[in-house]
Amino acid sequence: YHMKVNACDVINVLICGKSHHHPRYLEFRFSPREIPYGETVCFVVKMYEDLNLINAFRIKKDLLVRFLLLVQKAYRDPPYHNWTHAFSTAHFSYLCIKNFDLLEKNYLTDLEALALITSCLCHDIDHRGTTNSFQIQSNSLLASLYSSEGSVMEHHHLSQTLCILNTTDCNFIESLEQSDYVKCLDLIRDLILATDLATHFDLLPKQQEMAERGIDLESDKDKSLFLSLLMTASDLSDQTKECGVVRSVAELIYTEFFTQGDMEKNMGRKPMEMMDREKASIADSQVDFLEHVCVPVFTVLANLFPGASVLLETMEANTEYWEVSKQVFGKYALEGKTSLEVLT
Ligand SMILES: COc1ccc(Cl)c(-c2nnc3c(C)nc4ccc(C(=O)NCC(C)C)cc4n23)c1
Ligand SMILES: [Mg+2]
Ligand SMILES: [Zn+2]
Repeated sequence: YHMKVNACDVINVLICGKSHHHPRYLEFRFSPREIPYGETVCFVVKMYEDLNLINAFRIKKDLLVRFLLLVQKAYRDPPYHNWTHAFSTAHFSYLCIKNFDLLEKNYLTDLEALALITSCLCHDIDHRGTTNSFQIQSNSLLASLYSSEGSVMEHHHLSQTLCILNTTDCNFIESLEQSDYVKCLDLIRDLILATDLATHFDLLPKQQEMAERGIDLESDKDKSLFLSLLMTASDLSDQTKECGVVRSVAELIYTEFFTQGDMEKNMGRKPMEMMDREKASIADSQVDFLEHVCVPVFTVLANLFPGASVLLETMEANTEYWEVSKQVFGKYALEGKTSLEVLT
């Protein structure tokens, strides 16, 4: 039942000449959010090509393009959890592979890189801009389908991904050896399910322990912990960009959060403080999120790859940005502005 993709769309992407060898495109400080929506699928194809995945797995480009266009269409348009977020998530994984030489240094196999990029692109498909607990509290269809498994939204993102792969002329991994094909689907499943923050909190201590003793590339467990770390780091990668990006992303996230808070109030429920537009303090909760969620992830990454320490420095600067803006919010709050108004 997925929307059809017409031949013209596919050809437009195949002929798009945009050279992605834009030097800034390979820098951690470059924000993929700058790339126009209409050019993103073309950039994704260039990423698969640049990582030699097309050759390594004899991928038919027209199948890949049809798959990518359907994935792009399968995203709704909430303020934050849309295709642009998926594209920027995949771009960060691509930056890690390129800047940390993950393929040349055998941290990742070709198959793992293929599954990682594809999982980033698909990890939030059909997101409605509401949380797992909202699905359960509102007795949504997705909760009835998946609440017994936990990670309600992530199971839905995975099932939508598999549906698209099973759509005519979209199964771009059909050319993989049978064992690679099965392994690729297993990896996509594990990686999309790993993007549930609750799962991440379970894995983090094991990832910290792994980074301290050094990753064992022969250990499947270590490789799985490493791939999950890359997924979460990529999912949070907006926080590694300069404060202008961080501020505009916060505006998108809190627009989503406050909409959910309004819906919860209309359902007679009390929203979390960070989702209540009357009570939330964006600066405080962003300092909290950076310190307790983002910094620990990128600290593990920097333990594994010294080149990632610049990302931590940017996060410290962004924490400082929110600390300073507390004074500003404080002043406006006295004038009765809500925290979102101050951001805009
Ligand atoms: C990696 O998976 C996810 C899933 C969903 C979201 Cl929205 C995010 C995410 N991506 N960027 C942000 C920013 C800038 N601020 C956030 C503030 C709070 C929370 C949140 O979920 N707090 C609940 C607490 C139990 C951790 C998430 C935030 N977030 C990441
Ligand atoms: Mg998600
Ligand atoms: Zn996400």
